Amino acid sequence: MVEMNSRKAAIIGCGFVGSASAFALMESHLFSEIVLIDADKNRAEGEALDISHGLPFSKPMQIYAGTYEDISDAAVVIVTAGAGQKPGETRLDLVKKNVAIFKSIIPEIAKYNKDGILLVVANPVDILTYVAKQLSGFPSNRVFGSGTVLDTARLKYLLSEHLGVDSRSIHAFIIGEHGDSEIAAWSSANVSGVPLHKFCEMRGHYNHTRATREIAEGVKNSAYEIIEKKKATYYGIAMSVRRICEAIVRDEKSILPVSSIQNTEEINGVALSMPAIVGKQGVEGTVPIELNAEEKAALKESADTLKAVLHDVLE
Ligand SMILES: NC(=O)C1=CN([C@@H]2O[C@H](COP(=O)(O)OP(=O)(O)OC[C@H]3O[C@@H](n4cnc5c(N)ncnc54)[C@H](O)[C@@H]3O)[C@@H](O)[C@H]2O)C=CC1
Ligand SMILES: CC(=O)C(=O)O
Repeated sequence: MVEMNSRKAAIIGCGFVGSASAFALMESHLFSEIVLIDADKNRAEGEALDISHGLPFSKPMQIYAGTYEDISDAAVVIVTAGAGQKPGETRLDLVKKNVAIFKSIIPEIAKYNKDGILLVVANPVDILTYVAKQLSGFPSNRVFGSGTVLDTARLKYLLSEHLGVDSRSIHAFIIGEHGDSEIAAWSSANVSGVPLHKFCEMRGHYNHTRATREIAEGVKNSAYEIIEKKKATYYGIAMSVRRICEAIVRDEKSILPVSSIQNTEEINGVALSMPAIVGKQGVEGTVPIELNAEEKAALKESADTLKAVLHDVLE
């Protein structure tokens, strides 16, 4: 039996997202070893060298291009390999290409790594999380996706700009699909315990319906806007990957909206994001936040959208 090294991560796919995540993780000092794997071996080698040259300004660690054999003791395996959206494409448009890529990658990971956590980042992340769970045979707690951690960060950023308050004091979640059917869970949103609508009034904003609608649309359209302007998104997701890894490595039991397979009476047989407790065992529990009737119906619709795609993929 291979003993897991809690200070070791592997990143499969070293394009924009994989390399930005590797850089963010190097800066985080969470890991003492990171293995990079890409179908384009030169790309992995180039990224490993480039990031290594920053180590004299950081802390010692090993970051190198490797093979699947090298990941056997990695506590966290981060999968970013796959095509990204082109301008105008949705995340769900990527499903066929990226499921095919996962069919070649996930069995290789499971062959060499038996006890690590599989963190899925490639899109459509909810579908690929479900597929990765099926292909790996890993227990559900150890296969999850970055989900709406990034969308939730975008929500907090936009709210912080609107309200002139530190984004870290805002408690609010985007739930459901990481994509067009995602939901802003406004009914539970608050700023340090003050309900959001009250805090808005304290800051002189009275048109709550219009403001929340515009902010939720802004979050949903962030990726489209960035991809239109610079072809890909990678810094925001790299920081999200770093935050999720921090919760795992430090066994923080942090509540993060990662994408995991749902198993409730209303929603099951699909992976999507709900606030979950994340620690060294991966997803250690879900947090059933209060939702109003409209949010519940939208969540069910989001699950049904994902289920329809899964049905096509798995048939
Ligand atoms: N979950 C999220 O919030 C986000 C997800 N993404 C997704 O991340 C994925 C990667 O995006 P980018 O890095 O911008 O794309 P990219 O095209 O820059 O990089 C993809 C990398 O995957 C590699 N690759 C392809 N097939 C492979 C295989 N079989 N084995 C190993 N490596 C393989 C390619 O050689 C390439 O280096 C996309 O699906 C994108 O939609 C991007 C941003 C945010
Ligand atoms: C590309 C993507 O999924 C995002 O930036 O949200």
